[in-house]
Amino acid sequence: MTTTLAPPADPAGPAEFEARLRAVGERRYHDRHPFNLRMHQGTLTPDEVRRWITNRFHYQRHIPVKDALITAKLDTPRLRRTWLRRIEDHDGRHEGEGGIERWLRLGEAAGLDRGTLLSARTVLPGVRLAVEGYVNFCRLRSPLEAVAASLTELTAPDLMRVRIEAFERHYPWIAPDGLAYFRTRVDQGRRDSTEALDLVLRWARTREDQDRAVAALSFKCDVLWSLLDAVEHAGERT
Ligand SMILES: O=C(O)c1cc(C(=O)O)c2c(n1)C(=O)C(=O)c1cc(C(=O)O)[nH]c1-2
Repeated sequence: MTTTLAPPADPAGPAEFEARLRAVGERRYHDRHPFNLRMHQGTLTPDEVRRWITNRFHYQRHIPVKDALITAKLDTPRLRRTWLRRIEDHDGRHEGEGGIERWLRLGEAAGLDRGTLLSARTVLPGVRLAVEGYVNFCRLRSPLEAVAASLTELTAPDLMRVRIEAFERHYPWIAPDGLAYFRTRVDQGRRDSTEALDLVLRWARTREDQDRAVAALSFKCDVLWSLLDAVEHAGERT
């Protein structure tokens, strides 16, 4: 018996491919997670808000690590400069600057101790796994997949605006200065996702590439969703 292989499917045009990527974000992004919905409705307890800040810090501090792994895969100075800027956004140019520092200040504004945050002592097991999954994904996969995974940031700036409003309205016990991280991230996220989308649209030349990029973005949505699952259910652990 002979088997005939189907010819490879044609790649989608740029507009159709972009719509496919955006659809993943719209359906699977963590803005729909029950924990985020409760955050926006204002029904999280102070302990839950602190638990979220502590565990999200673990994600935050690994973003420049995964960006360094991506940088090492990029083969032109121009591309590497773009990615180095992302690392700088998080690590700052000097001590006391950058996104990680701003997140630590958010923690302090919520009554958390900087030393405890930095020690990672209270990070949940599921959060450790989710974050390690994302870092290893970027370590092991192609540049196309690693960059496509960052495209959750297409949706992040909108979420950031909703979050700032929710914190101002429902959690006034957190001093407004503590929200600086989110305010900075609206523009950074928009710029980063525009650049990343441009690269993914250019690099994904075949249908298989496009499928891999969509799968990478879908995986990243799972990372963010699992992180919040762990935070949501932490209180149930005995
Ligand atoms: O608070 C959020 O909901 C959220 C989500 C995401 C995201 O969608 O991955 C990022 C961030 N924040 C963020 O602050 C950030 O620096 C960031 C970098 C990346 C990335 O994958 O490169 N995602 C995100």
